[in-house]
Amino acid sequence: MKRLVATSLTVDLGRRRALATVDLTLEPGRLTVIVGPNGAGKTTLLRALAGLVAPVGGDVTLDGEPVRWMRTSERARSIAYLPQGGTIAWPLPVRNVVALGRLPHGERPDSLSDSGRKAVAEAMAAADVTGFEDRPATELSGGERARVLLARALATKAPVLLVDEPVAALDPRHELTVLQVLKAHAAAGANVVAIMHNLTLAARFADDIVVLDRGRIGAHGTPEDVFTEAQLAASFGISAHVSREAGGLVVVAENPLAEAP
Ligand SMILES: Nc1ncnc2c1ncn2[C@@H]1O[C@H](COP(=O)(O)OP(=O)(O)OP(=O)(O)O)[C@@H](O)[C@H]1O
Repeated sequence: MKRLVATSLTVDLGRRRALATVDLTLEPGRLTVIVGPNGAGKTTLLRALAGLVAPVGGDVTLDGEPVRWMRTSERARSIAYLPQGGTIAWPLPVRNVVALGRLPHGERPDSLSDSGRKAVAEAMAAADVTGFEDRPATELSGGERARVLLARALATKAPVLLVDEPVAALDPRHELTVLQVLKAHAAAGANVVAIMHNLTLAARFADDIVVLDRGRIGAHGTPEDVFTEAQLAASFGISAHVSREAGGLVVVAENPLAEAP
């Protein structure tokens, strides 16, 4: 159970300030969804939380330990990171690509431990890639590849899972199954953070929502707290209909407002 905390986190990319004094506590056992307009700094925040980008100010800690001081192997065992639109360069069989998720544990695809083999099998089942586990990973569709890379991240069994737009390329059925997997992973104790653009799915699946707005936290709370029509207008420049149905909060984006936020 790992708590991830950003304190006054400030990141510059080139001459641009991508994140400005971000304070954020991400609790284990919850699926937190980060939303925000294009260019708001979501990917930068996720990369900084993973210790992959050096802040110019502030820090990120995992249970009190600064992530940038952690040894690379320890960090990779603790924090699994799935980048946006990941690619696979080598024509390895899908099962071997998923098994690469065990590298932080010192296990190679041809030398998996019993627990490693179990983790790989569970990850392949969760991401629904068992039907094509022997195919070369370079010969997959975009959505299939996205599920293989998610399975690789799941196979690490890291207590923190950071995923950048995990459902962007997926069909509706796999969108739902992947979000159910992320939710179950969080319910089992992991600290799961996902970037998403689909506000309807975010409202339905997230335990917590973070709205990032021009490099700052615009709002942080439950979907009910954050997804108000006023907040959606202010952060996204859209009119939206928000209603509470039997299945939970329903957010329907309706129209762009005349003025961008
Ligand atoms: N290498 C870079 N050098 C300079 N600026 C960059 C670089 N990469 C990204 N940026 C800028 O930093 C800001 C934050 O980018 P980031 O990718 O974090 O946004 P995002 O919220 O993830 O966007 P999107 O929804 O489009 O994926 C943007 O204004 C972007 O143009």
